[in-house]
Amino acid sequence: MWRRVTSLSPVISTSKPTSLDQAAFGFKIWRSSFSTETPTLVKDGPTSFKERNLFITFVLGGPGSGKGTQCQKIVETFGFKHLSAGELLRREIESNSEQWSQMLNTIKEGRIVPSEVTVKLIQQEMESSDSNKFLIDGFPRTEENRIAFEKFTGLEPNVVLFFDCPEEEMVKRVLNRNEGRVDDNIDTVKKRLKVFEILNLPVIDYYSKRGKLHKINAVGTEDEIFEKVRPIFSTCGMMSPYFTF
Ligand SMILES: Nc1ncnc2c1ncn2[C@@H]1O[C@H](COP(=O)(O)OP(=O)(O)OP(=O)(O)O)[C@@H](O)[C@H]1O
Ligand SMILES: O=c1ccn([C@@H]2O[C@H](COP(=O)(O)O)[C@@H](O)[C@H]2O)c(=O)[nH]1
Ligand SMILES: [Mg+2]
Repeated sequence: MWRRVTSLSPVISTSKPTSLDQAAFGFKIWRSSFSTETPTLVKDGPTSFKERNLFITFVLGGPGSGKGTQCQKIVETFGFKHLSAGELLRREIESNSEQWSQMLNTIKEGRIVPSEVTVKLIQQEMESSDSNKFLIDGFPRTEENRIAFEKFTGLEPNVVLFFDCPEEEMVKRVLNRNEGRVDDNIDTVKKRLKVFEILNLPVIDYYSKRGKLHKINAVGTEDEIFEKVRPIFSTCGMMSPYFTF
């Protein structure tokens, strides 16, 4: 029986990850083999980030909730630079980077890659882009991700979108996606849903408490959902792709 994830409170109140959860989702495995030396990451981020007056949107939601689809529409309408954390990791795997096999296994298991890796990839993309509006899709996945991003970039999101979708619908969408992703199979999807519930819902709860969260019912056609997204950015005055801060 699939369950809708709208009612966050019961999950959140009991969902603080224990060391057992973290081991179960592979944190310990990575920690033991991943170097903590991250020379390109500087606490508080590059000075240029502060000078650029960036507008950051985090885009959250379970697997298949439609984050990537809606990001495309936001880019077309409001001219953001779209950075999908999952896509950056998949690209890194394809480029045969030093840790590709660990990353691939982690993704196949629906676990979370260490923050140092993901934050570094996102930060590099932000540094090399001349945009000042970023949609960061599928990140932060954990409270640890969130804290690492803040620490290493010195940035916080202006807006956080949460695409709220029933599990049954998410599973259906993922299994129909047909893009050849190694994690688009029923076993991995079940694990990803569990990881989402245990590790990502607390991040969503954090931003809800800080008044930054926009929860969007992600059931309906792609266009219907975008019509709920549009006013969030229109009311920021971000009506055209040429909007600047
Ligand atoms: N509103 C919708 N109704 C039906 N199908 C949709 C809708 N939005 C997206 N889809 C389809 O569902 C699949 C998953 O969408 P998408 O890739 O945008 O999700 P996602 O949240 O980015 O997932 P993931 O976290 O796995 O990357 C895609 O095949 C997409 O075309
Ligand atoms: O911040 C992140 C983002 C993603 N991952 C891993 O990648 C897959 C796929 O991510 P999508 O956002 O669904 O494309 C995800 O299940 C994780 O295994 C990550 O570790 N950290
Ligand atoms: Mg996606």
